[in-house]
Amino acid sequence: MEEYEALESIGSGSFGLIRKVRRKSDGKILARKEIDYRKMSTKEKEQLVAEVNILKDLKHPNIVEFLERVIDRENSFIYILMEYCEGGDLASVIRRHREKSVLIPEEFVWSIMTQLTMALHECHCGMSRNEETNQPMPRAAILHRDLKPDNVFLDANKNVKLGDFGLSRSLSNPQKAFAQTYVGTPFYMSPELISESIYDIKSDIWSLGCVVFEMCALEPPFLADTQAQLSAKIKLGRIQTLPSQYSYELNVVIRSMLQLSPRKRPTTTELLANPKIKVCKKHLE
Ligand SMILES: CN(C)CCCNS(=O)(=O)c1cccc(Nc2nc(OCC3CCCCC3)c3[nH]cnc3n2)c1
Repeated sequence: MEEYEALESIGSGSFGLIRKVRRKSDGKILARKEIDYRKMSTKEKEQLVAEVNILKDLKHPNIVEFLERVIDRENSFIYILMEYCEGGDLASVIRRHREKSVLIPEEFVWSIMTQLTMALHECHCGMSRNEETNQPMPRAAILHRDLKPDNVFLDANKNVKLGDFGLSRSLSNPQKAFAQTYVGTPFYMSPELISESIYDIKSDIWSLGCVVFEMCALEPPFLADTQAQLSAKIKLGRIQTLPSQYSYELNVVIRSMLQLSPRKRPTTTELLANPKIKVCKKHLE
């Protein structure tokens, strides 16, 4: 562990504290998730191993880069080294605009939506390499399951980075047959999750719709004081109209992602085909 100099803590996420560190070899600033695995149950340790294995496979410009995992047996700590996103999280961007009563420009909303859709496309439809032949091959979809403004970060060049796969799941898991116990943030809970059915890739699309809606309205599409009221509102699926400065096209794409029926929501492929979403083809491979 002597390779990194510990700096200030950024906050505490799933499994542990996240701290800024400076790599001594080249002075590069990184984010380090510090997990005390003494307190972890066997199941949690398995989940952590699964998270690290998912992160290792996901290499994409819009997904927080996983650099390495270090085990400090002396202090029973696991350190996960990731790229540091100095632009902070999208939740702070939305909060700043709400406090100043300034709407987020439509171009910025499309840019964030495009980059998050590409990150989800990599999760849902990405390829991995066959060990023997090194040929690209389809892998099981990876569900983020906790897409929310607090898990979306910006780097120094306003590039969006989807982070904290602490709750993500690969559909290759045996328990995919059973509805996984929901552990995400209630505001972004999809209708099918409330009715205890299977969480699938369309549930990530619902959460993406919630995030894009919140960037425009500066508050989540469904708000309530109790979980019961929130669940009732989500199941009704009625959402406020967005501020009039936002275009018809943006309203249409947000409403398509917030369709109550998962089947009616677009896939990432369909979203990326939207003419308003300018995707450079190279990211589509
Ligand atoms: C608790 N909140 C008020 C947020 C306080 C902290 N502000 S903030 O908006 O996240 C913020 C401010 C400046 C830089 C960064 N950069 C950053 N943050 C990560 O995780 C943050 C962590 C995620 C789980 C919940 C707690 C916070 C990263 N993970 C991998 N690379 C990361 N880069 C984040």
